[in-house]
Amino acid sequence: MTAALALSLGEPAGIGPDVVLAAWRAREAAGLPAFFVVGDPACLAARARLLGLSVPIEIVEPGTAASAFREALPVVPAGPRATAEPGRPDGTSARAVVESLDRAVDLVQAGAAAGLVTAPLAKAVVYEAGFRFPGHTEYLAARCTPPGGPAPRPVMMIWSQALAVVPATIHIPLAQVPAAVTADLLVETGRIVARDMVRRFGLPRPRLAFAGLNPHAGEAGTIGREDEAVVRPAIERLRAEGIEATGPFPADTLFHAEAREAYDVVIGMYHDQVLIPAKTLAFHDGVNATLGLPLVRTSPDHGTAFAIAGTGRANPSSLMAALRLARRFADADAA
Ligand SMILES: NC(=O)C1=CN([C@@H]2O[C@H](COP(=O)(O)OP(=O)(O)OC[C@H]3O[C@@H](n4cnc5c(N)ncnc54)[C@H](O)[C@@H]3O)[C@@H](O)[C@H]2O)C=CC1
Ligand SMILES: NCC(=O)COP(=O)(O)O
Repeated sequence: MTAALALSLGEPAGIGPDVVLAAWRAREAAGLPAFFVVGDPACLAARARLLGLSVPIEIVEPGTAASAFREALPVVPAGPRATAEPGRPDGTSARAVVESLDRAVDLVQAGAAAGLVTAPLAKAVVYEAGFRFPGHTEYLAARCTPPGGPAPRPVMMIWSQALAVVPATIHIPLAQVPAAVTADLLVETGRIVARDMVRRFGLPRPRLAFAGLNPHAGEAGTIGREDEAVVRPAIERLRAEGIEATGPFPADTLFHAEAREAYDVVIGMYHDQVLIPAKTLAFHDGVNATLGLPLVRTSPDHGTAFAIAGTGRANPSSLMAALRLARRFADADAA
């Protein structure tokens, strides 16, 4: 039987447990691939009780998760108890969150899971507990760095049927963006995106559209010089390698319906430039995928949504889309 996907628990005070339980309950109707949770089974049992859901939980080894999945929510226990109450993050569960993630990555790297899907964590909570990465993306790059070797470049893609976007810079302050946007960064990002769109999405000739950094993509250098000095030369380098890259385009007119016909993915210069249109168009179906690493990782595109944790109002669609996309990537990587 093919290995199942490993799902990290995420922040217990958030909606992670809610959407995990809801996704498992929808597994047959939604045609979900087999997955197992890595973390505290008691946290999931408590949330199921709170929500009035009947969800049998089975403690498993990773190798038996796929066969257990039909009848019960399989859980590979990891870390200490995750006790934070829904809607009330208190830091006491930070170690449970981080150990769940660490163990899930161990299992993927050991081949005991086909890929990693992460439930949202609360960045401020894990920072206080010493987690030193801005997000999963950067943490996973560190986990995938060979001893003594260079760190691989992690690429964040937010994907839905409506729109795929990639921020070239990820979790950095806006004031640092112009200096961080280098031609080498854009070329490396473009190569990773083009390769994964061929290999994992099955597009024979993906079309990459680059957003400019400045208003009107710099208006020929009159509103900032980065678009002509950095972005355009990077696009030319990618084109010289045979990659179908275009731009830089003004970001404000790059996301309307007709514009979206002309490309398969937008590479933007900073996080909010491309995540705002992506989440506006497809919040509940969007998936956050990490490209450029030697493992599969996806997650829902939303965060911990503390205000609705434990209320039954959390929509599990984004997690379900993340599970499907992780399976698709894992199968493509194995082919
Ligand atoms: N991959 C990850 O671990 C991510 C973690 N976060 C973390 O989540 C925390 C909260 O972040 P926010 O910016 O408030 O974003 P958020 O996505 O948690 O919430 C934004 C809004 O969307 C609603 N919402 C989110 N998911 C929903 C769902 N599945 N169903 C129904 N409504 C939903 C929330 O109630 C809220 O109104 C922060 O600590 C942030 O760091 C945020 C994004 C990704
Ligand atoms: N806005 C997306 C986000 O912050 C998720 O980051 P990561 O935890 O996937 O690195």
